[in-house]
Amino acid sequence: MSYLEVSDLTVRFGSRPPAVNKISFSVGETDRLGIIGQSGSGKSVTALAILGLLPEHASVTGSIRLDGRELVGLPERAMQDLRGDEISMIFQEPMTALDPTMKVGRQVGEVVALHHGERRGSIRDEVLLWLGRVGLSDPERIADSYPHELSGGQRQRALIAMALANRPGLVLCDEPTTALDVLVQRQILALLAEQLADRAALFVSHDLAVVRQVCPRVAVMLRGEIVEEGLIDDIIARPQHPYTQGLIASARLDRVAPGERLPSVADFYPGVES
Ligand SMILES: Nc1ncnc2c1ncn2[C@@H]1O[C@H](COP(=O)(O)OP(=O)(O)OP(=O)(O)O)[C@@H](O)[C@H]1O
Repeated sequence: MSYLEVSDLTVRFGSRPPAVNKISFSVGETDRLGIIGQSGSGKSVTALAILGLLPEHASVTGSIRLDGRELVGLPERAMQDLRGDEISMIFQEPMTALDPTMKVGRQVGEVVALHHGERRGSIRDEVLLWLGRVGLSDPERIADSYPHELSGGQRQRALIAMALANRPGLVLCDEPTTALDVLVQRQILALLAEQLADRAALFVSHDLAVVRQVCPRVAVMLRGEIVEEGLIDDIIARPQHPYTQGLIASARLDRVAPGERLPSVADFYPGVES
C-alpha cells in the first residue's frame, strides 16, 4: 500500500462544476509526484484537501488515506495534529509563511521543540544543524536574523528547514520556487530533490520543467481532472492527451531552462482557458 492514496477525490464549491473531479493517485513512502496544470485546474485545491485546509463551504467526497488512515471527515483537531506531525507544506512565498516578528532560529526551534523529546543536544544545536543541512552557509547568523534581513532564497531555505525539521512523512510543495529568480530557483530545486528523496512528496506547479527537476512522476490536471499520469520522461517523449501534447510542444522542454515561463497553451487549444 502507498503512503498517500487518493481515490475518487471530488471537491465542490456550491453549485459550480467540481473544482476537483474524481481524481485518484498514490504516492509511495519515498516517492515524489508532480501535479501540473494551468491556473484554476485544481492543483492547490487538491493540496489543501490533503491538508484539511479547505474552507467549510467546500464539499469533499472520495478518499484520502495517509499511511492507511482516512483523512476525509477527520475532525479538525486530529487534522491539526497531523499537520504538525505527518504532513508539512512548503508555500510559494516564504515571507507570508514566516512570522516577520520572530527571528528565524526561534521559528525553526519551535518546530524542532515539538519533536525534540529525549534526543540529545540542545534545540539550538538542532536548529543550526537543519539550517546547515538546507545549504545556509552561516547558520548562526541566519538563526539570529529576522526574515526581512534574509534574501528570498535564504528565506525559502529556512522554510524548507522548518518543513523538514518535524520529520514529516509527506511534504506538499505548492509552487515553492515561483517567487525566486531563475538561478536561485535552480539551487532550491536541487536542494528539494536531495532533501525529499527519503520521504513522500507532492509537488504542485504549472511548470513542467520545474517539476522535472524534482519528481520522477507527474499527473497532468485539466479542469479538475487528471488527464494523464506517468513517468515524466515517458510523458515528455510520448504525451497521450492533446492538452499534454500542447504543453510539451509549447514548452520545448529540451530547450527551456527550469523556471522559465511556458507559453500559454490557449494558443494551441482555443477551448482551454488560460
Ligand atoms: N475557496 C474557494 N471558493 C470557491 N472556489 C474556489 C475556492 N478555492 C478555489 N476555488 C476554485 O477551484 C478551482 C481550482 O482552483 P485551484 O486554486 O486549485 O487552481 P490551481 O490549479 O491551483 O491554480 P493556480 O495555479 O492559479 O494556483 C478554481 O476554479 C477556483 O476558482
